Amino acid sequence: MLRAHLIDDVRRAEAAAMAHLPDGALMQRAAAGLAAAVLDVLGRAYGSRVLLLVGPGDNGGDALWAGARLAGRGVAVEALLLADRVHEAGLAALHAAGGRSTRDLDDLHDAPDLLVDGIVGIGGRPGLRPEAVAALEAYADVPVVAVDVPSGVDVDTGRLEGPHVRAALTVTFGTHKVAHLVDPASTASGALHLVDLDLDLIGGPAVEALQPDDVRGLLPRPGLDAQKYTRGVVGVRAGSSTYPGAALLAVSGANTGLVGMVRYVGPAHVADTVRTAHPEVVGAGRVQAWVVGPGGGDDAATMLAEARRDGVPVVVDADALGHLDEAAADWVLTPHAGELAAMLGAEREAVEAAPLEHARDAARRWGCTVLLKGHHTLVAAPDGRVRVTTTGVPWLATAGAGDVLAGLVGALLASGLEPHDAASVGSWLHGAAATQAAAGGPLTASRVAVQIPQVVRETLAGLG
Ligand SMILES: NC(=O)C1=CN([C@@H]2O[C@H](COP(=O)(O)OP(=O)(O)OC[C@H]3O[C@@H](n4cnc5c(N)ncnc54)[C@H](O)[C@@H]3O)[C@@H](O)[C@H]2O)[C@@H](O)CC1
Ligand SMILES: [K+]
Repeated sequence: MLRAHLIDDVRRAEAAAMAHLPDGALMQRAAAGLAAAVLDVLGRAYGSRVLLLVGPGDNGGDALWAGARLAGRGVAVEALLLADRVHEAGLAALHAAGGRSTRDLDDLHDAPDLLVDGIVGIGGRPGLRPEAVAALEAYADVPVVAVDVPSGVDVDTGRLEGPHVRAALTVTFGTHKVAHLVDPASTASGALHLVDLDLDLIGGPAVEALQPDDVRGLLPRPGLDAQKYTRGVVGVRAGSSTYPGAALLAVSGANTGLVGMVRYVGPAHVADTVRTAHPEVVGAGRVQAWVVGPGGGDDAATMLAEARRDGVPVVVDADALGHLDEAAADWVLTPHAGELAAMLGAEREAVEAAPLEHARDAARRWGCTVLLKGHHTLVAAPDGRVRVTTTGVPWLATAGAGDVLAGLVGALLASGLEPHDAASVGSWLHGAAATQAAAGGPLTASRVAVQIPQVVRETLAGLG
């Protein structure tokens, strides 16, 4: 599991570690990891030029000490000092290793190959000062390696307010931070590299992200004595005369072999289309979970009321979300930002600016799991736990992808997974299937569903 912690928890763990380590030991570990990561990006030391952007705190200290190490390896290192006072020992080390420093942007002539953003770390407030903005603008085409976090983002919430760094790579220390994983700040973090500081983090993670091993451990798999009914039966109530395709897509997400049987309940001519495409799908009967809403149109309220009567877990998606008055603890709601905004009486822009906060609010308000779709989909539990999905590609933002996801999450619920696991594993598989199916190019929702068994196969085999 990849975990992200809040600043306070990181500070507590760092203080505990520093109490029994020599002065500066943690910073040296951080700087060594940072210098190694920068060298990896540069590919060679001699002939490479690096510019450090150095702020007032220990984040700048990390950058300076790493700069000293890089200069020692033959990299031409310059530091632009963006504060009256910077980390003294770090600056002295940089000078001793042959690096240069200046406070004036005009002193710098040759464009560097790489910027190292040591402006602020976990002590930073959102936004950047004009001097930092000017330096970033002067080298707008140069890739940035961020130290700990891209400066200017709101580290604990993932909000973006005011100017901030856009990193190609963020080298972070001890544990991940919320802004690395949660939108919109995750889009400013680039690739992530964690330098282990051997910290003892006592507080639980603020958010976590499933990794292939976690998914492998959670995936349902049939025992030797499996029967179709014991593997779980999922029912889909979706589609209408206006949107028959949504039924097909939701069923294709449900019918990937992860449960013993899929039922479809809907208008007769839609059911015919569904069964033509998926001959193994049967009609009404007992299920262990319902998927309700995709393409439901005017029928969505009735679909939801009928599904509720069975007392089994329900995935509430799309049109059905507008008819939700109350939910049970084992339900999963799967809105996108616009739908969640309507559910909470908020503006869509507010949800997009702070998806973590809104997903948590919704999970508390309805007392059930809420899966908020986005670049990094969030799965929030009513007790505050949040998982974030880091699989997927932007091509996945395509019509019908949500219908497939709803069907898949329903199948996982029917197979017996807890709602938090069903939603987060479903979202992980959906993203991984999209990445595979897209293979660097465009994608349709139907292709995502077709790819799911292959992703499950590779994950079970430990190839993920
Ligand atoms: N605490 C530790 O043990 C370790 C800390 N490390 C580094 O130390 C960092 C935290 O250092 P600090 O606590 O000194 O804090 P920062 O280096 O994040 O900077 C805080 C300083 O920046 C100023 N500031 C705040 N927001 C600003 C903004 N938007 N623009 C300009 N200046 C701003 C503040 O007034 C304060 O002086 C971590 O992110 C990490 O990089 C690492 O060396 C590993 C060990
Ligand atoms: K930084």
